[in-house]
Amino acid sequence: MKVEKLITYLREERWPSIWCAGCGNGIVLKAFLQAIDDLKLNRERIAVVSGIGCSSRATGYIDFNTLHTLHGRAIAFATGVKLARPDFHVAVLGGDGDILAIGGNHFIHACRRNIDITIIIFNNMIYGMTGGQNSPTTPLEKRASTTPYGNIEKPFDTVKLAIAAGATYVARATVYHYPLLVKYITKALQHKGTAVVEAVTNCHTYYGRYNNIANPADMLEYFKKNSIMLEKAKTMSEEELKDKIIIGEFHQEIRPDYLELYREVVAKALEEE
Ligand SMILES: Cc1ncc(C[n+]2csc(CCOP(=O)(O)OP(=O)(O)O)c2C)c(N)n1
Ligand code: SF4
Repeated sequence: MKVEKLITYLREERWPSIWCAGCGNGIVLKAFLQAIDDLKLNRERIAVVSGIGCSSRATGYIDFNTLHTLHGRAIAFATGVKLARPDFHVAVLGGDGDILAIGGNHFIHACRRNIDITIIIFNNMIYGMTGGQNSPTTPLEKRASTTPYGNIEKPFDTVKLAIAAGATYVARATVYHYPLLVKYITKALQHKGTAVVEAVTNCHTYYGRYNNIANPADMLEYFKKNSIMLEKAKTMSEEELKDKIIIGEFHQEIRPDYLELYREVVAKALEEE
């Protein structure tokens, strides 16, 4: 099925999915498909890998080369795919739980290696599929099924984590900022090296309901009101930025990716033989 046809299906809400009505996952998936369409990529040369979670179900809804794998292990599988098929665009789609909790180790090491894959984190700040437990990105004081009195664990800042670990393209937007999401995913797909796009999205069913924003439209409104572009954020104090979502492109760097370095050492070793 052609990408344009998939987009039409999503637009006309004819797409059968397990996602709750109004879930932001559809917006992130559409942005991903839009970016692929804009870049006119051949879907036969794209591999999309996911783990387990509501967001990870995305691979089940697209007619690409897809791998729906184990919870937390998508990046490990994606690394294997990239090594076997360096000519492929390899993308990982998954949740904050999948990629940053159980899969956190794979995440930091992919960034460190600068393996040429695109990682799109559907950050809904909660474990959706299993009933709303807190995740590594649940903000302080917010409620989840496992933090009924408010979260006391300091959350990861995905962007800072990715940059510190070595990712060479890092951006964040929310599902309210659809054109930005498309733009950042487009740039991530074009980038050579580990590219991370954090897509802040709504799980109104759990995160929203526990935190008194149970309507998906209200969650979009929340993202609109609380997001600050990086350039503006740089002029604001830490106190002013409390509870704000900073969006933008945070890091772009040209550094040889894993396969380039690998080919170089192998070629050198063969020369010396
Ligand atoms: C090894 C293993 N541990 C735990 C689970 C249960 N499990 C399935 S999805 C999930 C978390 C989902 O949260 P997230 O990755 O943030 O995705 P979301 O559903 O919010 O999109 C968990 C803990 C599992 N399937 N496999
Ligand atoms: S439980 Fe949350 S993340 Fe899962 S489909 Fe529903 S709204 Fe989306």
